[in-house]
Order: sequence, then structure tokens, then C-alpha cells
Amino acid sequence: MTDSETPPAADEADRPTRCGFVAVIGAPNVGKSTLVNALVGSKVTIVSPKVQTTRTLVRGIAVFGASQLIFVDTPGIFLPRRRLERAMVTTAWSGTKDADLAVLVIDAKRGLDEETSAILDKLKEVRQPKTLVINKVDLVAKPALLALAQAANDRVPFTDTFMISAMSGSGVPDLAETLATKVPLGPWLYPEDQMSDAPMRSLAAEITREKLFLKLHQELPYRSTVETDSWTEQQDGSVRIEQTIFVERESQRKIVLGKGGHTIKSIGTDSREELAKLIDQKVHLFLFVKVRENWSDDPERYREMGLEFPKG
Ligand SMILES: Nc1nc2c(ncn2[C@@H]2O[C@H](COP(=O)(O)OP(=O)(O)OP(=O)(O)O)[C@@H](O)[C@H]2O)c(=O)[nH]1
Repeated sequence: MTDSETPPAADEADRPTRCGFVAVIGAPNVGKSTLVNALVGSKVTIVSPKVQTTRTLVRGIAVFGASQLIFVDTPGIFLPRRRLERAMVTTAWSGTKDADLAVLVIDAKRGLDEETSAILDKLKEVRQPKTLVINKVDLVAKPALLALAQAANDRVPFTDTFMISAMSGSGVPDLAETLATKVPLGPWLYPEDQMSDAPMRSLAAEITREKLFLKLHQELPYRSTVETDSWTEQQDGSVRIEQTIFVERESQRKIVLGKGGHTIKSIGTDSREELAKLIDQKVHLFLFVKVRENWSDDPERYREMGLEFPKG
């Protein structure tokens, strides 16, 4: 019997699976992408997700033992100055509240600057368990790190604090192990063979939804959603992407299609161009519009909800 045929230890095989959404929060440039890439490893390649209107964009999926961690992106949370910025911030926080765990990343060198302070204040309203990650510890001496950890914990009750360097990977395995024990018990949401393109599919859906939103925000309820049905790499190096835009009523479907299909065509063109630029490949994009009544009552779909503007 070779090693690969050795049955797993009984407790390993019987261990119940866990799965959860982990929102990675932090000011721009603190190292969120570097951290998620370090956690996810080389299994999933993700292009820089620069779409700022996302709510539950999957940045990466990682498996640790029996746990599947789905890292969701929150658009860089900053001090909002304009209306659209305020919308993004509201969206970011909604995404955080939908997640199972929140991870706040702080840049050790920047410390608790104005932006991070604003995030800490808002984080008090988030009920999910919160983990503090102080990143870029390679740039700062230890006494200052401890003082920063204390100052942040004095402001918000974090369940754990980790000091890491996302760039070198130092401290990342400990963080991963802890997150893996904290996500809820439950089946994995992504089968293993789908994990690799899930972030790309999700990103592509977000891009189309952003274009839909830009074209039709006056006329459409924010609850329309987009799903990527297929993502096929073609032999000539291009990608064929099929997506469905779901709306709640036939009248909305007509609006999305536009006269003679004009509106959907223009949404498709904008989305295709942005996608092609992002992945640096030629893209063939096919959009379908379907009515799905009461989809928003479906908890699966709930996770994919759209932009929210703050009231007033
Ligand atoms: N010295 C040092 N630099 C790091 C570390 N982690 C990330 N960086 C650098 O910090 C910069 C920002 O990292 P990103 O991962 O892009 O930060 P981000 O928070 O995802 O940025 P946005 O997507 O703009 O919100 C990059 O130049 C990284 O190389 C670290 O542990 N140490």
C-alpha cells in the first residue's frame, strides 16, 4: 500500500466541514490583496479586482483542513467625500455585515491614521467576530507594534490579534488556522473543482452589474443581479463568457433590453471592454436577461445583492 492509499486518520475523515465568508477590511494599500493571495496560495489566480461597486466579490477561496474560507472583498473603505464614495462605503459595510467573520488589516507603519480610525469607529457596529491583523511588521520595531495592537484593541474588542507580514508570509499560517476554526459548521459552498475560476466568474458578474447600474440606476431596483453561467477558455486564446441578468419583473426585463436591444448591447460592450482589459485576453460576452420572481427571498441569492445607497 502506498502512502496515497493510506486512509485518513479516523478523526480527520469524520471531522465535520466548515464554510464561511470572511470580509477583509482595511484602508487602501494596507496589504489586503497581498494577504488574501498569501492565504489562498497559488491555487487561485485573481487579477486585480479594481471594481469599486462590489458587495460580495469573491477575492479568493482557501481550504484549510476541513474548512473552506471564502474571502470577500470590500471596496477600499475610505473617508467618503462625494455621494458615490458614500455609496461605496455603505456597500462595503453591508458586505461586512453579511460575512461570517471580519478581518481588519492595519498597516503597521501607518498605524491608526484618520482613515483607520474611521474604520475602527464603524467596526464597532459590526456584530461578527472581528480579527485584527497588523501587517507589514517587517517595517516596524516590536515595541511600536505592541503599542499599536493595544491601542486598536482599546477601541474595538477584537477576538484575536495577529502580527504578520503578508509579503513574506510570516504569521499567515497561524491566522489561517484560527480563521478556519471560526467559520460556521456547514457544507462547502464551492466544490473543489470550481474553486479556481470562482473569483473570475464573480469578478466578471460584478463588472457587468456595475455597467448595468451605471446605465440604469434610475430605472432599476438595486436588487437586480448578474450571474456568470460559463467561462470557457477558447483555443485561440480568447474567453467566452455567458452571463444572465436577473430582474424581478417583465417590465424590468424590457428596460434592461432597451429599444431594439440597444441598452443590453451597450451594457455588454462596456462590460466586455473592461473585462478584456482586466484579463488581457479577447472576450466574447453573451448576456441574457431573465425574470426571476422573488429571487431576493432566496438566501443563496441574497449574498449576491447589489449596490445600496445610503438613505437620504
Ligand atoms: N513591507 C511590506 N509591504 C507589504 C506587505 N504586504 C503588502 N505590502 C505592500 O503594500 C502595498 C499594498 O499592498 P496591496 O496588497 O495591494 O494592498 P491593498 O490593501 O489590497 O490595496 P487596495 O487594493 O488598493 O485596497 C504593495 O506594494 C505591497 O507589496 C508586507 O508585509 N510588508
